[in-house]
Amino acid sequence: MNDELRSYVAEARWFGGKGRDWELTSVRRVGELPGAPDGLRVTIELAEVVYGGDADTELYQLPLAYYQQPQDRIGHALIGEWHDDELGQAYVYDAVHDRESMALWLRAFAAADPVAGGAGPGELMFHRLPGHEFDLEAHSTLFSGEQSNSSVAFGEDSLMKVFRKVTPGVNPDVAIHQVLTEAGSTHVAALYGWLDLVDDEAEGTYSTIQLAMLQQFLRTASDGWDLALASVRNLFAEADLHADEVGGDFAGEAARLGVALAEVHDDLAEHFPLEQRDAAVVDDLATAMEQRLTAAIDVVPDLAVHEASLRATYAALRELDHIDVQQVHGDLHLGQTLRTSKGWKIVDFEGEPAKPLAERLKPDSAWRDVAGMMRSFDYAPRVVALTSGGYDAEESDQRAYRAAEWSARNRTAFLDAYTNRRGVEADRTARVLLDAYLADKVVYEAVYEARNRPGWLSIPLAALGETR
Ligand SMILES: Nc1ncnc2c1ncn2[C@@H]1O[C@H](COP(=O)(O)OP(=O)(O)O)[C@@H](O)[C@H]1O
Ligand SMILES: O=P(O)(O)O[C@H]1O[C@H](CO)[C@@H](O[C@H]2O[C@H](CO)[C@@H](O)[C@H](O)[C@H]2O)[C@H](O)[C@H]1O
Repeated sequence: MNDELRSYVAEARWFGGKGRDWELTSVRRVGELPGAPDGLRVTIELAEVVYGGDADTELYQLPLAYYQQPQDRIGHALIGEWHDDELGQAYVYDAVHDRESMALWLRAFAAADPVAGGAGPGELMFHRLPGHEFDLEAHSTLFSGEQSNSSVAFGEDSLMKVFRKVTPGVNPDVAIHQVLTEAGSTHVAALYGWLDLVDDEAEGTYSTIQLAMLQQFLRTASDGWDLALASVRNLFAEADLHADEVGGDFAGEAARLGVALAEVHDDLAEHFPLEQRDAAVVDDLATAMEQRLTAAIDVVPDLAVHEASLRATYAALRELDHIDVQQVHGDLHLGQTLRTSKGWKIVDFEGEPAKPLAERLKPDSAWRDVAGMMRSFDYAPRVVALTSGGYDAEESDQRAYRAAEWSARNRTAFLDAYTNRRGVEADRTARVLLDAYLADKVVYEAVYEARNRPGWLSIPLAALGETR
């Protein structure tokens, strides 16, 4: 296998196998973009990664630009040099960095027939929803904060998300954006199109893999997490004022976010299956949460002091005789919200990336999303308190007090607005469910922080020591 490609995958931000024992077992070309000028080929290749010699396999999408001549302007994106059957020896670049290549992707979307059906085996199929004229002159820019996927903006016209870890089947980000766009939701960026591949090599059968999604570029967007941090900093800077008295009070925004989530949940409930699950399923949910806790204590032994109270929270779940489930976001936090001049938008409906695709489109309790947002309101002031540093003990106590005040004020504003808008009663059943999802999320966060940001592990642990 090509060593240059292996090193490139190993270093990529979106590669989920860091720290594990893995091998790049194959890289196969599954498509080529039409219309490339002489001396350039733009391909899509799928890299197969196998872990620890066992059956645990992942597929990663590599959009590649093969140039006959070196391209200094994208030297930082050079993967290596190897032989191409048409070009001969070629310089190979990560195509998401390359304007020439990305222009071909945009043109392929623009040329798609909005009413066309499926593709044939081994074919790329660009889909387009009617109603948007693409700006084909717009230059592409790769978003620098790329994480699980690569997002490329075309001017201020559209944004393309190239999915990196791909799996046969429907990608919830595409499916949910399509439904919400067609339902006229004002809380998501409109879907413009998506790219399917009918793969004829996955497990010997034909299966569709969704490779990319093109949507409205939200040009006036500010990140919800950044706005929340700015509001906390305002409060911390005003030692004598309360959260409702400082200029950057967030409670109005928190309430508007509650309304936005309620309206998205209503739309999802209308267009995806709504189900009621019986006591056996509630029991399984409690068991899954308990198992996650057991596994988490192995990773974060400090969780053990909270074990009894967490288990009591999960045990309360078992008293419920049913649970209502529907399509949800599945991985919601302030970093998945954008404030635009036209209100709050929710992004990234891919669900929890660690979960198999099939599980991510399964109905779940709407309280999971509510709990995700409430944990985020708890995180924001703790992060500011933790990272602002340089205070004596009295000042630190004061900051902790102010942090709790900010968190409680915004959690309440968000939750009240959500329950009012949805017309759900904040009764005992709701509280039991919300508490269980809050507990489950904080346990998940402890593991996430231990693995990714050990300096922040104290944040979920401190929350466990107080109310959640
Ligand atoms: N339609 C949009 N317009 C402008 N920015 C967006 C839009 N959708 C997402 N973003 C921003 O792009 C970045 C990546 O989006 P996200 O969907 O979270 O990608 P990933 O799946 O890689 O986590 C985030 O910073 C998000 O705020
Ligand atoms: O956005 P992702 O799907 O990658 O989510 C993961 O990373 C999140 C951090 O970026 C993490 O969220 C946790 O930290 C946030 C602040 O950085 C905070 O707002 C969230 O409430 C907290 O859970 C998320 O848990 C993880 O899955």
